[in-house]
Amino acid sequence: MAEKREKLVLVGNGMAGIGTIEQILKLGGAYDITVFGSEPHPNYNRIMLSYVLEGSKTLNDIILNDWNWYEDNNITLHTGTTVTRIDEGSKQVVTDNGMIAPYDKVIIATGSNSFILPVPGSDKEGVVGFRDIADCDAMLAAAKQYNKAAVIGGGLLGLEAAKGLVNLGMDVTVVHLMEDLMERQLDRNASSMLQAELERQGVKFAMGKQTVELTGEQRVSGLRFSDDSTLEADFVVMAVGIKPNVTLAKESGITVNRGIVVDDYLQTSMQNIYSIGECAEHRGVCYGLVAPLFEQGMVLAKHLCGSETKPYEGSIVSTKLKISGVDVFSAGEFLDSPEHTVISSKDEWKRTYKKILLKNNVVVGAVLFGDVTESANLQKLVKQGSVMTDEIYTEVMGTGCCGSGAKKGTSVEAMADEEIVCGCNGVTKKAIVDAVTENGFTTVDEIKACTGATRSCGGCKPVVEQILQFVLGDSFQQAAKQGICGCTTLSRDEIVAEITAKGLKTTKEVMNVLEWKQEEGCSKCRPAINYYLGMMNPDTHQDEKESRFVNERMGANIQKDGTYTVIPRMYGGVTTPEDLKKIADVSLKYDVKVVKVTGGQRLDLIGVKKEDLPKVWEELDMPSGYGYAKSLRTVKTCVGSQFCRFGTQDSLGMGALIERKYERLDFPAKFKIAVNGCPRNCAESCTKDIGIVGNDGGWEVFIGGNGGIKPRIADSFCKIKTDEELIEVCSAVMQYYRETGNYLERTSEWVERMGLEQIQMVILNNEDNRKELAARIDFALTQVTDPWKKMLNDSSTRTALFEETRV
Ligand SMILES: Cc1cc2nc3c(=O)[nH]c(=O)nc-3n(C[C@H](O)[C@H](O)[C@H](O)COP(=O)(O)OP(=O)(O)OC[C@H]3O[C@@H](n4cnc5c(N)ncnc54)[C@H](O)[C@@H]3O)c2cc1C
Ligand SMILES: NC(=O)c1ccc[n+]([C@@H]2O[C@H](COP(=O)([O-])OP(=O)(O)OC[C@H]3O[C@@H](n4cnc5c(N)ncnc54)[C@H](O)[C@@H]3O)[C@@H](O)[C@H]2O)c1
Ligand code: SF4
Ligand code: FES
Repeated sequence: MAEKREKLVLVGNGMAGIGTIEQILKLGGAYDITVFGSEPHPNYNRIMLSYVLEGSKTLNDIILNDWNWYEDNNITLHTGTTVTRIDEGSKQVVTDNGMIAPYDKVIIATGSNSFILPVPGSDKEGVVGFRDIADCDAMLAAAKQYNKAAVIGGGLLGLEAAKGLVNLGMDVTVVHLMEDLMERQLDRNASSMLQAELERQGVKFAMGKQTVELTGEQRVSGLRFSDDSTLEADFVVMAVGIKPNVTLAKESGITVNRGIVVDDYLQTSMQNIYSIGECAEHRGVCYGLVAPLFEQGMVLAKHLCGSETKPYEGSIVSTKLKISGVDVFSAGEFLDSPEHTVISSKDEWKRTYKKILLKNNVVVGAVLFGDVTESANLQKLVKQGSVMTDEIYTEVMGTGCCGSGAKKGTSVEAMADEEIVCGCNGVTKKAIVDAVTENGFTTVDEIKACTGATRSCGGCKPVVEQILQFVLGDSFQQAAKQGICGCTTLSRDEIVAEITAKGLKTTKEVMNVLEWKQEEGCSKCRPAINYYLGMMNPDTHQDEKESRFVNERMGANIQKDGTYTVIPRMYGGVTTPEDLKKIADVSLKYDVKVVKVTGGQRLDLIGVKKEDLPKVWEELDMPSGYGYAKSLRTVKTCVGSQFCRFGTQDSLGMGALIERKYERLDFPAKFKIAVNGCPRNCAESCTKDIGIVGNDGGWEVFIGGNGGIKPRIADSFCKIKTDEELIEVCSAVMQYYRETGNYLERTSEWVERMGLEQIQMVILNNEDNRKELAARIDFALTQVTDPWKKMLNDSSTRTALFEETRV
């Protein structure tokens, strides 16, 4: 006879509850499992709601266990159903829609609710918490209709919400009770650096303000503070903390304090009823982060499956703010007192800060701002209560400023098998090692798909990579390498090295000699090799038109009706009445459908017939604006010191100079620059490949910004005093990108891949390197010519491209 399986009921379909069920399934626990969840969704990654709001993830992306997962694992799921009572006597749970389910064991994982300030007006329309998909939807909808948002609470949640709403185009003010942001995780130094950085990114702050009323009629229209000052707002997000959801436990007679009181095996005051996650209170602590919840889940799963387990003794928490371009980390203790020994370094220029706290020479806490490369390492040291040694000091503090040049990474070899590497998903070192050895995995993505490690906040990725490297040993480099396309297994770097070593001159030669699988290559590798050859041999390489994308071959962008666009150069976005007249005359003569002002401050003649292109170019008699090319597109400028009251630098002059200097050169991908006369940044440097801002009597340079599909705020690269130095640094950055960038890789990805510090080290710390890079780009620039002029002077190309194929 089959063994009778016990009935396990999980109340709460969130990360803690389902995380525990996943562990139970892994351990082969013999339970009939029923899950009740109030929300109408399968289990999703609540952490990622910040990314959904910010726009980098969709709701679909954040589902952790889809409907099929429940079915595949024989789990009965009731969504949109709230359990209202657990009857210990009859061993049944009762729901709000009249269902009754028998149990042998129950896990209560009901999480938390947003804490809504009990002030008059907090129930008005337009006031939300930020906790679930429904809240997120409300915020996305509000951003389309309303403009002025107030986020009450300057903790992790409030700041992530505020940045999300700024990204959605709202005017956002964070209203914070205290004088320091994230005062539960950061000291004053880190808080003020954080505030300055977020202000730079467009968030406004009202600090030290206690909200006493939300004003308005039916809908909120503003906030009134205890000092009687007010703030206008037509949308309010409450992010002032969370309240453990203990209603069910209370109704069922289970002992409740702030949370549901549990022992070291997560058992409540009632037999066979357990509680984990944010709703549980263990040794007086209710946690609000996922890592502790997974630690609890591991202990409970083992306990319920009869496996040997240590008791749960509490967790040391660490946090990381999930806002792109704002790196903040905090673990353990963070405020120094006389009993601490403090190790710290602050670099106001690089905007980095690092503080490590020791008690009796044991690492008890750390705060990082700006550079969080050591976060995984410090988290481990704090968690293990490591004793500070010379070796650890060098490792975490490094020889250079804020750790640059330090020996990076944790010693993964020394980690215990059971140590959790991915706190968000409760994945141990052993699970990762097993995944690699048993399945032959070679990439972090494969490990992520199998174990879940790195799938949430991503903070554990460096350690996962180190484990991968440790397990694969010498074969790591080999495994990590991927061919640039299906035609070859060679990476970009190997191809470039072979071109140099073997003196290869043409794409055909590269493909033949390097034994391409397809003789003719493909649309991915042909343009890439043509670019690499041109970049390496600017004076001798014969550009291969047939290897270029169609728009580059035509010198114009094809539109959906088969006509083309023509964008002439306007250096620094400045034009003249004469040029405007030419543009108007040509547009009228050639029946141009629309003349559009582009985002890059120039004029786009849209709807030119293919056969008219050469005549339009000829009659405009202006240089090509390269609107179709992997090349310098525009240099956007603000008015600057020539005219603007605030301007401290001549952005118009500098923008035009830069555009004239670097136009026509091939880059791995399109390249955009902005120059601003002062930090007000009217030309929006933060989304450009290079952003230049007049600052402190000199210039500040930003790199790696992108406003496209995957937006990225540029990183501050350096501050410079003179125009000459600025040109030298820009030259070096551009040439280093040209020489090391993968074809089609934007600088936003390049900076992430190379690491900002590495680029700074090559360009800023080594004057010889910088000058050599600048000399190489100058040489390449001597070889460029205007493509429109070239085509006009080449009658055979002109005939072949624009006349023979006339339709
Ligand atoms: C926007 C946001 C960003 C975050 N970012 C991070 C981060 O970066 N790092 C981090 O560590 N943590 C982060 N957190 C916190 C983290 O998401 C939570 O700690 C975690 O999700 C809590 O899991 P839980 O299962 O205990 O509770 P919950 O996720 O709240 O799940 C509980 C579920 O139970 C349901 N429920 C409640 N009562 C009942 C009932 N009676 N019957 C049936 N169902 C019920 C609820 O509807 C809910 O779906 C973030 C939270 C938010 C909101
Ligand atoms: N990146 C992350 O790890 C992350 C991100 C989002 C949320 N979370 C978690 O979600 C939960 C909720 O986050 P949270 O930021 O709301 O909680 P929190 O308790 O960490 O922060 C709330 C903040 O609101 C402030 N505050 C309190 N009353 C206020 C008032 N009347 N006016 C203005 N400010 C007031 C507090 O000073 C505090 O800084 C936490 O457990 C947090 O850890 C974590
Ligand atoms: S960035 Fe500064 S100098 Fe340029 S227009 Fe704006 S305010 Fe004026
Ligand atoms: S620690 Fe957050 S995804 Fe691994």
